[in-house]
Amino acid sequence: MLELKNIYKQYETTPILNHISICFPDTGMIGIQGKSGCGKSTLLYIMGLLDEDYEGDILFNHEKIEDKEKFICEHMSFMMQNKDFISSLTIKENIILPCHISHLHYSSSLLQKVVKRLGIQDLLSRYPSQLSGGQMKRASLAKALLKQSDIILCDEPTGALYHHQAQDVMKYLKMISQDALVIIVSHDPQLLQTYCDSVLTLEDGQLKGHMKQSQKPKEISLKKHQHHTLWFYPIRQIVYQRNKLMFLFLFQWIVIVAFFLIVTAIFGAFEATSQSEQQAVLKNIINVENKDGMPFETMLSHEDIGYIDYGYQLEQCQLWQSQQEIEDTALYFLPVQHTHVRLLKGRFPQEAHEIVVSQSFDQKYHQQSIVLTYQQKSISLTVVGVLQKDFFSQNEIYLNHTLKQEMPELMNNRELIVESQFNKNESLYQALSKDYIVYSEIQERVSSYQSLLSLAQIVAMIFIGMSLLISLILIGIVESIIYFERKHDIAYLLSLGISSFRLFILSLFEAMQLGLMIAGGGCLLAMVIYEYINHVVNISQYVSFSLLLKPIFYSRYDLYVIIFMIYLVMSVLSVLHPVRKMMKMTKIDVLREE
Ligand SMILES: Nc1ncnc2c1ncn2[C@@H]1O[C@H](COP(=O)(O)OP(=O)(O)OP(=O)(O)O)[C@@H](O)[C@H]1O
Repeated sequence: MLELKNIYKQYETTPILNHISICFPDTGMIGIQGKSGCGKSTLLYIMGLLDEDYEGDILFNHEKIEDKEKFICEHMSFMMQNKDFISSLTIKENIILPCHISHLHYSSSLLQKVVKRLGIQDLLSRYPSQLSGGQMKRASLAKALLKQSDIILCDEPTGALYHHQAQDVMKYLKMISQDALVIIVSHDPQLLQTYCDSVLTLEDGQLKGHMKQSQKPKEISLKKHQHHTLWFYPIRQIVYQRNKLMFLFLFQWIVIVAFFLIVTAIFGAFEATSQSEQQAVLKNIINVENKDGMPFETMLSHEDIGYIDYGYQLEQCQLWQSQQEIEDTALYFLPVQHTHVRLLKGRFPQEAHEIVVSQSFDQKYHQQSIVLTYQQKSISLTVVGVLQKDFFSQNEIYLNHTLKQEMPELMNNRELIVESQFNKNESLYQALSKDYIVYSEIQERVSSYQSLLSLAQIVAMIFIGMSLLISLILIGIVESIIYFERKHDIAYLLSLGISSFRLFILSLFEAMQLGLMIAGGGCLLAMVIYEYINHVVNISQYVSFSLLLKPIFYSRYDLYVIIFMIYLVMSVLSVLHPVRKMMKMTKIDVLREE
């Protein structure tokens, strides 16, 4: 038995409900009428335990209702004025939703019986938008019947219906009222008079009129509980919003692919420079000059020196190919120790007139014989080997070290060419730099490329940071729009007795799902593009490096894990604001706004 005791409610200083006390019967149909603005909906919301800001008590079976959400779940159904459905769920899912929220047991035979009784068995797979007003009201009644509610509150149940539809709904409500208490707020006194057992009028904050008590008092049976999940709800929401989310997904996937390509390209380029440094022909060569520019009188001595000789002024030489001068090619002597050098094809020079050339030179000139001239002398050279391409690749020719004997005029005793012993280059470089001007072509190249790559890294980090920030804002905007549009659903779920915490968890789950879908799709796309660029296009043909997935913490797949984590955190962060805003609103604010 539902009982109101001394219910008082005011808005600002105006009393709307003025100390109402009333005892409703266990079963039967009670109508409440009154002028517009007299407080009918306010009273219904208070009875429905949705408005908590009032004075007085509400009792059920003579006991004060303490756990309101539990009570709504177990005993009450609220038929709202407008559509009380979730648009993304089918009619069947909508009918079973209150039982899922309340963890109430229902059998599929009861579901069949209820939908048959209300004549909606053929509408179960449709969506709410595909139903007529009358069908919707019947489906709404099915929810209360399946839940076996003891109290059904209806706010204008016939509001937007044609007369014959309204009569239909009232007949069903009458039928339900044989086993439950049905309280109806309506503007239509004629309908109320025709179908209700008692009609009360709300006037001057008081309920006036006579109320019949029920003929057969109802035994309140304990309901069976069953564990139900609501995970289908957020999944269906995402599917329902797919058109709106498509733009977000596309944008984010592009951001992820760009992020992925930039990071793997930088990893690849760094790797290529360090590998190229290891294989660089001149990696052990140090050019040494006296600080005063004077010629060397004695050779240097140091334990880390492998080989030493005077420098040669190779810049005075010209190179010719079929009587045409080759201009864009650097000329060096091949070091004595060259076990670290990798050949693409051919062999190292054995005779004085044999040379090796870089791959880019070979590709450009395809020549086996080259003529070197200096001071009216000319020497014919034969290409016997081609060097493997590396990151620093340019057009280069390496003369055999023994050719020096034929070019004494070019000897430059102001400069020494020092070859360090294997892996001793750095320490030797430091030792010599104390007393001499030292220069290492390869170190210069490595450091200039690496500082360029570091700069690229900074630019990439800024780009990635900005993209992620924009992504966060964009996801936040989309989430806010979705939540704003979903106010109706939230109001409805609250009226079904869902706890704020459960609603919060569902929102988080939905946001995480969104994040996972974005990250999953983006990573998959990035993975395909990565393989395509490296293996189908074979990027290393064009840019001397490949994209490289490198372990960051534990494995080479760390980057994917990082992207997943970033998007999980971002989507959870972006949903926090709208959800927090939603949580701060009281149920009645949401319902009234709706
Ligand atoms: N949040 C609010 N702040 C101030 N006044 C409010 C608020 N909500 C409702 N009211 C006022 O309380 C009164 C009762 O509102 P209520 O919606 O309960 O009336 P009603 O009888 O259901 O009206 P109607 O039949 O037109 O739907 C109205 O005068 C309304 O303006």
